[in-house]
Amino acid sequence: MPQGATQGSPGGGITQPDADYMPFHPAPSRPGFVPPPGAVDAHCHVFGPAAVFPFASTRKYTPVDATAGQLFALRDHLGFSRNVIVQATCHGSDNSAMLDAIARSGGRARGVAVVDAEISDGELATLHAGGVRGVRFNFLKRLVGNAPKDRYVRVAERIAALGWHIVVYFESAELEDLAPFITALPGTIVIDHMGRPELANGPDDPGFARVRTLMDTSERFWIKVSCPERLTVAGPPYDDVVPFARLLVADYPDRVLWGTDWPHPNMTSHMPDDGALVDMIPRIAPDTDAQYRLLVDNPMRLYWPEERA
Ligand SMILES: O=C(O)c1cc(C(=O)O)oc(=O)c1
Repeated sequence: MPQGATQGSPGGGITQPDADYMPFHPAPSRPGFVPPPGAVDAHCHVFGPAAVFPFASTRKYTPVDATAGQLFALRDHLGFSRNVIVQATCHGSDNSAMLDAIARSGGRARGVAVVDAEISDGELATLHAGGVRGVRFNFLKRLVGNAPKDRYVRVAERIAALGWHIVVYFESAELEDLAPFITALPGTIVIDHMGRPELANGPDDPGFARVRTLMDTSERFWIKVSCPERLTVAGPPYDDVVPFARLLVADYPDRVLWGTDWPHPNMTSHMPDDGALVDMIPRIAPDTDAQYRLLVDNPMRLYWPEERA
């Protein structure tokens, strides 16, 4: 049973957060950088509320609730227009909390789901109607225990007809082993959190080189320049992350996405100020054209293509 779970609660149901769980920043600063109109926060999560949407019994952590209302208030505070809500591992493959958040967004949120290989066509259609445009395959052992590749392949086959993409979350040190599998997946593949390079090695990090090689093999690969707070060794204001993100934005201007990663699950070193994260954007995307592609054009092509027609 995960730390924080309540004995006897149904399905691991209503819970207390893990004793050492860090809640999101209570009062993020208002950023000095003003995002272009229509900017999309393309990676964030909702948690619960657990009383309505219980966490999965298979979860590896029990967070503090982070609701749709709180997410949308942050969106407005930061000067963003839309969100892409990524199903968090603590909710397993029950996408209800994410779907509820999308339904409350007035068309200003879309989602990335986690689905089982056995999902029915009807359930997939319901997810699509609810705003889902992708699935996430997670390879981090601390989050999912094991990554069932055979099941991931079956899911990839199931979603092909829907025009969804696949989001992959891995540590760059694992990429040598994973690359053949990931490369064989069909369609558009989005790499989470810059492929998690080892910052201590600087931009010559071999894992980061592998991530860039993968990006170079095909225009099917996209990447999120997100999570400086997870990757940094130096800490805020994340000077050590800037060269990594800047290289990706410069080399793949049409295939980069940006997100807050609010509410920053499993942070232990510190909790980032989301306003300060937004203020990093001009440091990694120095001109207005790069900013527009990163924050508006790229995410709109992937998540709201019908609005660009
Ligand atoms: O690094 C993490 O702990 C983390 C966890 C989750 C999740 O639990 O889904 O999502 C993320 O984007 C990052």
